[in-house]
Amino acid sequence: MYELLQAPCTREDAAPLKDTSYSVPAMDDLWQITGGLCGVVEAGGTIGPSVHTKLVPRGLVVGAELEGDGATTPSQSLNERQPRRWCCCAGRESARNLRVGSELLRFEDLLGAVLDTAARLVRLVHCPVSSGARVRRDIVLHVGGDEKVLAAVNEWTSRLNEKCKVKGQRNYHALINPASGSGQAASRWQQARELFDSLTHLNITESFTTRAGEAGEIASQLDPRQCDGIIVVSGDGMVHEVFNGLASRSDRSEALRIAVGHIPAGSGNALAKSILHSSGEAFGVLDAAFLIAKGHQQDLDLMTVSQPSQPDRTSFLGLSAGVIADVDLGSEWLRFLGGFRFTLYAGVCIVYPRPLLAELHYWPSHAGQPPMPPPSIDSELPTGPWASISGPFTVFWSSNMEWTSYNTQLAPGQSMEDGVCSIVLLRNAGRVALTRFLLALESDGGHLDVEGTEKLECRAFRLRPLSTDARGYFSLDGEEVPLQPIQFWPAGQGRVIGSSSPDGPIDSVMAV
Ligand SMILES: Nc1ncnc2c1ncn2[C@@H]1O[C@H](COP(=O)(O)OP(=O)(O)OP(=O)(O)O)[C@@H](O)[C@H]1O
Repeated sequence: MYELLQAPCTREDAAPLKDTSYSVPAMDDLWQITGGLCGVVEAGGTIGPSVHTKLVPRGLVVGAELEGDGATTPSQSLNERQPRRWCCCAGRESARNLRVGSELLRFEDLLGAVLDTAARLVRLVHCPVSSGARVRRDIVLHVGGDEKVLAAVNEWTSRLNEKCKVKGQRNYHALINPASGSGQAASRWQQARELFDSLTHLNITESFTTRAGEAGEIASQLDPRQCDGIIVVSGDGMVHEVFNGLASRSDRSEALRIAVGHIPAGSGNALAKSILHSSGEAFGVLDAAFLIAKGHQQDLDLMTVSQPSQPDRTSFLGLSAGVIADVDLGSEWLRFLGGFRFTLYAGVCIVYPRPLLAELHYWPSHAGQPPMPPPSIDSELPTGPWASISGPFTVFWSSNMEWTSYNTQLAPGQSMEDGVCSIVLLRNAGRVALTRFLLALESDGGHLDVEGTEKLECRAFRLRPLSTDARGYFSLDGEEVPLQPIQFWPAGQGRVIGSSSPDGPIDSVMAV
């Protein structure tokens, strides 16, 4: 038996108060009638006059409080001296929001409702955007009533979870690199883990890496039938290792279905930034964890990288040479400074620039796909619509992604899954042009307006240093590789965790 109780409600078309009883046998009907979930929360005091009515199972919800990282609104907390009634309703009036008291929660900010039957609590795991970034602001509802009510609440939480559009049960393996960036991987992981642990749909195994190369080894052994994703808590170097671990397997195409999530804990964090930006999220640990918890995925272009006398590697990001590689790799010893090391070392490289004297052959993006398989780096390029240019390249920078670090949008608007690689060049530049270019890098693509900057779009390229005693670095996905001829060729796609568009069959059951 359910009763018609009074409750504040914002629905303008709600029926006027009637003191009557109403029998509603099934939750389905209740959902239909109220346009969604419903409940009344009382904390002290008596029910006062009300202008609207709401159909609720008596005692469905008998208390609520907001929780959060200091962001709790005090006026929303329930206490004895401040009698307050809450009405939760969703559905017809808004397919996008859930109302809890005076709070309007967006389903897209919710990661789910978790029912603790023993404690008779429902936790709404809630990460709204505040001042541009996500914050943790859970809401806990206290459940009263008998077993029947509990069963109704159980169904209520299932429906709510469907509306949150979170991917179903996932098994993730987290790889945390204590040596990455300025050494904050463990504390960043802790913040993400707290979020994951409050959700029932995530099953996480964690490994703290103890040496270079270990992440790739673990990735090469994970069972794609039992692992849905790898969460890298490090920088791009370890992401590179993981993709190489997956791509080098005999079951490569199966293995590459294991998606890679990135909690930024390195210095550059290009993958995390590119995923977050393409999903409309701010760059932050909780923002990245939120997307991983939602679980939607997107494809990421991979490229096979060949060099003489070296095993082929797989690149997800790109290659830098000249001043950019010097800034990236020459500043390794300043790692303790975090991302600031790049800014500081750029000053050194402006004073002592080391351009790369080399010849570039590239397959323009408009010319379709280059032939497969990739040619040997020691052989001639296959015939095709190749274009060629030569250095000295003060800056050589190729990228599969829009962002090459958290603060450098090298190729604005570039998709990470269209098979196109951008190459940004600055040829034979003086110190003034180089300074302008470097300063403009942090200004949303402003570097492309600096005089002398060129941008090419290609699907494959070969770069051949012209001097045998060439100095400087090649930085491949942020890791040093020999300064020798190098070739990039399409290698299919991997998957990354994090996308604003749901990719699973989890649409709202309440199409209103
Ligand atoms: N426990 C460890 N001790 C030392 N090195 C490790 C350990 N675990 C992983 N590594 C290695 O650390 C290297 C650097 O890590 P990573 O590139 O992820 O961070 P970063 O260099 O700080 O970030 P970014 O690439 O964004 O600049 C990787 O090549 C990885 O193999």
